[in-house]
Formats: sequence, structure tokens, C-alpha cells
Amino acid sequence: MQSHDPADQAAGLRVAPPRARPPRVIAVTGGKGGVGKTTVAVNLAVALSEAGRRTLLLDTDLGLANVDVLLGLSPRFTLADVVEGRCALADTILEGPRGLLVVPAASGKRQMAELAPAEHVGLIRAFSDLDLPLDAMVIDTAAGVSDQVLTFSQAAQDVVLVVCNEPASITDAYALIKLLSRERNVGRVQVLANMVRSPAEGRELFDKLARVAERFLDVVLNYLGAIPYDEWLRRSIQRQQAVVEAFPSSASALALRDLARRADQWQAPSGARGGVEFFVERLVQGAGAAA
Ligand SMILES: Nc1ncnc2c1ncn2[C@@H]1O[C@H](COP(=O)(O)OP(=O)(O)OP(=O)(O)O)[C@@H](O)[C@H]1O
Repeated sequence: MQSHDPADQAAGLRVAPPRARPPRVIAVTGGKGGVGKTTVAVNLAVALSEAGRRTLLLDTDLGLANVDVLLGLSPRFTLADVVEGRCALADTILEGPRGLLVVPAASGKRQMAELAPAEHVGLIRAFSDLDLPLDAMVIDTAAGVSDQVLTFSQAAQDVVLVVCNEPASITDAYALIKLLSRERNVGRVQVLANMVRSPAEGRELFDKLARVAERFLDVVLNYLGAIPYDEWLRRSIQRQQAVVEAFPSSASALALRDLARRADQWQAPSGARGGVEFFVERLVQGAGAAA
């Protein structure tokens, strides 16, 4: 990893024996930008690591990457270097808090949606070569409803959709659910209300979305609860730390840790082989669906 050996960021990781079970893969998405997707992905991943789960946080937003900024990490290589063939996926891995592994993206690069088909294939191959003993992988997707967002969401077992109480967030969340359900056969979406001022506000927000989605779409929405609007969370971002680490007893940290506890109990993927094979297979299918 970069912090120990700049020549090979992941030498120690590659020799670790593979686990029997594939990791749980959770995509955090939202439709609209600025709803708190990255904040949720980072804190969920740190909280899972804190609970002893070997976790990889993958930033897939090549346009506005900020997982590394939120965690105060300085990447040498990023996912953009992998796409452009300059390094292997394992070379990008940084160590974050509590042993969390982080694959950063690169800010200011073009969107993954603009990748040529050959680059898409290269990215999928990069995942196949990744041989890490992981319990969980958390994916921070880009904002919007691009093919790339849909492909990563479809490849994950669980999609956490972050919404906040603004008309644009609700309509964009609905648009994303519609595409996931109609074009990618995603049958279940976990909805997390963010920046709410009361638990009732979160519940109402979910009810609004569920009423429309379940009426018009063949999809089950599951309410994951709410993360309160919290100034401590904003302070943690200024410190470039996860709030679950910086202010562990704040209201948002408690809610985010509770989210991790529940996510950890979701049904794990079945399958005899370890590694990320199943995820790669689903990425391939997803890339095919977009073509
Ligand atoms: N629960 C919360 N309480 C207070 N502020 C919050 C909360 N969640 C997120 N924020 C703030 O909202 C802003 C946007 O959060 P974040 O960057 O996580 O959103 P995003 O959906 O990933 O955005 P983008 O897709 O544009 O990268 C940040 O400044 C963050 O501090």
C-alpha cells in the first residue's frame, strides 16, 4: 500500500489468501449531485472497517472524485490511470482509517460514461485481476443517471439510494429507480434519507417516493432510515475525516454506524468462489446492457 511501500502500493495485499466467500458489494448512488452520496459511502465504509470487515471503498466518479479528499489521502495512482493502462487496480489502493482500503478516482478527468468500449473492457479486466480477501466493497457512484452509474449499481448486490428533501432530489431519485428497474432489472433499492431535520421528515420523504415507484414500477423500495442534518458532519469534512471517526457520538455518526450494522446483516452473496468474480461478471453484463 502507498503508505508503506511507494514502489508497490499493494504488495502486502496481493499475497493475502483469498476468502471462501465473495464480498458484499454495495453501490451508493443518488441521481442528483450534492445529496451526500460520497459522505455516506465514506462513512459506511469506515464504519464497516471499524466493525472488523475488510472493506474496499471504490470511487468511480472520474469527473468529480472526492473520496480521497474526504479522507485526507494523497493518491499517486487513481482509477483514471487504470483505465488508461498506466497501472494495475491493485497499484491504486491506499490505506484509509481502520485499515479501510481505498481506490481513488481522479478529479477533473472525463466521465467514465465517455470511456471507449476498449477502456470499459480494460476496467473490467482490472477488476478480474484484483485478488483481495474482502468482506465488503462500497462503491461511490457519480451523480446522474449515466450508463456507468447504472452499470456499477446493477453489478452491486445492494443499491443504497441517497435522497434529500428537495424536489430535484426526489425527481432525480425516481428517474434513477425507473432506469434501474426497467433497463437493468434491479428489483430492490434501499432508500436512505439524508440531511433530514426529524425522523418524520425522512419517513415522509420515503413514502412520497415509494408511492410513485411502487405504483408505476416493478421494484421494491426498502426504507433504510435517515441521517440527520448535522453540523458535526460538516466539521468532519473540513478536517478531512469520516464523521464516524472524528465525532463518533454525534447524531450523524450514530445513524451512519447503525446503517453499517444493518448493511452488514444483509444477505451475503452466495457462491463457492471468493474474490470479486461475481461482481466482474455482472459488470460485464451491465456493460453489455449499455451497448
Ligand atoms: N447529514 C448531513 N448533514 C450536514 N451536511 C451534510 C450531510 N450530508 C452531506 N452533507 C454535506 O453536503 C455536501 C455534499 O455532500 P457529498 O459531497 O457527500 O454529496 P454527493 O452527493 O457525493 O455530491 P457529488 O455527487 O456532487 O459529489 C457536503 O458539503 C457535505 O458536508
